[in-house]
Amino acid sequence: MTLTPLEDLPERAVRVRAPGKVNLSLRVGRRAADGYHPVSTVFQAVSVYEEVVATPADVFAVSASGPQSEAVPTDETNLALRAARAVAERAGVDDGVHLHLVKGVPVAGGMAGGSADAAAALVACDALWGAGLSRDELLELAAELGSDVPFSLVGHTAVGQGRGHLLTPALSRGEFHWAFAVQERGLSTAAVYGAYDELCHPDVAPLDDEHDVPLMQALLAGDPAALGGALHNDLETAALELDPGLAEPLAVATDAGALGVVVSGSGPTVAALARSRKHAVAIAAAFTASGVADRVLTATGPVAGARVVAGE
Ligand SMILES: C[C@@](CO)(OP(=O)(O)O)[C@H](O)COP(=O)(O)OP(=O)(O)OC[C@H]1O[C@@H](n2ccc(N)nc2=O)[C@H](O)[C@@H]1O
Ligand SMILES: Nc1ncnc2c1ncn2[C@@H]1O[C@H](COP(=O)(O)OP(=O)(O)O)[C@@H](O)[C@H]1O
Repeated sequence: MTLTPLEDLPERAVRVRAPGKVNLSLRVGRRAADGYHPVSTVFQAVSVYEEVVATPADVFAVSASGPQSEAVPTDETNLALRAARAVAERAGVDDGVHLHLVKGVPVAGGMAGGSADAAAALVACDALWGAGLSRDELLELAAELGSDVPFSLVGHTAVGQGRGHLLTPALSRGEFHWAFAVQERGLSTAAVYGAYDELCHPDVAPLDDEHDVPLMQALLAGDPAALGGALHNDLETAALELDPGLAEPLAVATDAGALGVVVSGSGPTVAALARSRKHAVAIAAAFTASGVADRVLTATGPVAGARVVAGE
């Protein structure tokens, strides 16, 4: 991705980068009384980034540029704006901030782009205002903003439990290569969980971490072929029910020799695990040639979570 050149940054701006994610495994239990589903998931942060530039301002405002940025709300529902307000409230800051989001992660794509914006905004505002919030305080604010926001903050590889917000770091060796088939049409996370309820009710099995032992071993060994065979997503059938066209990129990736292919989170992005960087480019080319994606991305994982990259 191209970062905003340093000389173009406004004075006293803080620039933070946060990654998108893929759920290597996503196991979903029965919806709880609070409306959320208990999950057991293994997140990997990938090198597809959101950039957030925070500049001092009298009010709270947000703007966005980059692919699909017209689909990002710029009102009070924007997750980055909500994150900035949460830091101001926690730290007792009276100032405002202008946040500019440079979108790299697909919007409503199942790769946690909005969560990455929120995590980046937490880190950026903390730095801009010298708030000095602790890691635990930032994680607490993150969990209030959304289930995936804590992972966007920590990055790398982690097991997520609860709503996906209770994280345990996981060991992973080496670098994995991915190709992503991105769709302009997003899928609503809430709608996909709703379709999951309709499809699976009342047959949802209790969550059992044992299912992901082969996946954790593949990560530990840095073995892409074993990881490919262990990818799993309980929401995939629900995403396909709402968007049957997703069968096409899944099939194209398999034909192109992907080691494993899975719908990313609630979709509609399809993630294909490749043997190498070159193979990832070949799978991306197959997505493009067969017309099954509006946009393609290649990336590696795991990568770090939200980090200040300029203006500290
Ligand atoms: C499916 C996953 C997999 O990592 O990611 P995405 O595909 O959205 O990126 C997550 O569970 C999404 O996390 P996130 O996108 O942060 O969801 P939230 O804002 O917390 O919740 C949005 C809606 O999704 C549903 N939801 C979310 C998380 C969860 N464990 N159970 C749920 O049922 C609820 O209906 C909730 O109102
Ligand atoms: N900063 C933001 N960037 C993107 N979407 C946002 C943001 N703030 C709120 N949203 C809303 O959240 C929805 C899903 O966000 P996103 O994180 O991109 O996808 P997903 O949850 O599928 O990973 C979007 O459709 C949008 O309406």
